[in-house]
Amino acid sequence: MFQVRGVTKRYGKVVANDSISFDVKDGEIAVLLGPNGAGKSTIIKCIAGLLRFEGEIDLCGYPNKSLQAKALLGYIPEMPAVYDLLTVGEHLEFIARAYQLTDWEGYADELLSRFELTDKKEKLGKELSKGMQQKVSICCALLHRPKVAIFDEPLVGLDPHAIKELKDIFVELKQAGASVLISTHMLDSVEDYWDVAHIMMNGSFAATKFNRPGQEGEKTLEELFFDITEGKGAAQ
Ligand SMILES: Nc1ncnc2c1ncn2[C@@H]1O[C@H](COP(=O)(O)OP(=O)(O)OP(=O)(O)O)[C@@H](O)[C@H]1O
Repeated sequence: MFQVRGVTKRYGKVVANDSISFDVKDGEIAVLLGPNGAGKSTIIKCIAGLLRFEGEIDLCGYPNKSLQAKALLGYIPEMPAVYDLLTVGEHLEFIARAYQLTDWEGYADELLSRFELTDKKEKLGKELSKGMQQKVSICCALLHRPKVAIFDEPLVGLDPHAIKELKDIFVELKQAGASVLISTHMLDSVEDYWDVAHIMMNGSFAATKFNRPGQEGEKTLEELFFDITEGKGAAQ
């Protein structure tokens, strides 16, 4: 599980995250929704240990910037950052060495096959399309079987096959007991599998909705989203 406690992040005078607190439990999929500039990427980068912030973030009980926490984390950034001069296969080998993995080749091949990258294994990072780079970034983040997986707009730029594979992977991570956080603008893309959704506005959570049976009469996630982001209030 991971815990975010009172996280505030300022960029100069802009308060991008305003004392945010939430948990994602083992085997739970949380989604972060919100309009452009709401602060989704900022909280994700704070969790990933890429930004300085006020507050506390623990991954499986370890401070998020500790080596133990980093070893448990899989982070898929909004913009894939691949190495120009490493091949796809070398990217995975690099990750395997960094995490000191053993017996990783079979899983690496499985991931490449699922994302239709097997025949791209010898291609250099700089020779890949944006979507292919995104798929390499996903394979690299999953290779060490993270206990905490955070995805920033992961579906943007992926083809339909990769979107389907990635949605299956979200569910597999959940079944394996990982804590999963996904930021997205695509409300319909999360419909099937989310457990809890946080709607962000101006650096805070404007509403949190749990996905549980017997919610007749309650607003759908989409209705709640538009009520909040288009100024009708009514958090649920
Ligand atoms: N490096 C930066 N320097 C200054 N301000 C920043 C920086 N990064 C983000 N911001 C500001 O912080 C706020 C939150 O931005 P953030 O990228 O977290 O939003 P977001 O919800 O991820 O948006 P989007 O959906 O467009 O990706 C915005 O007001 C943005 O302008």
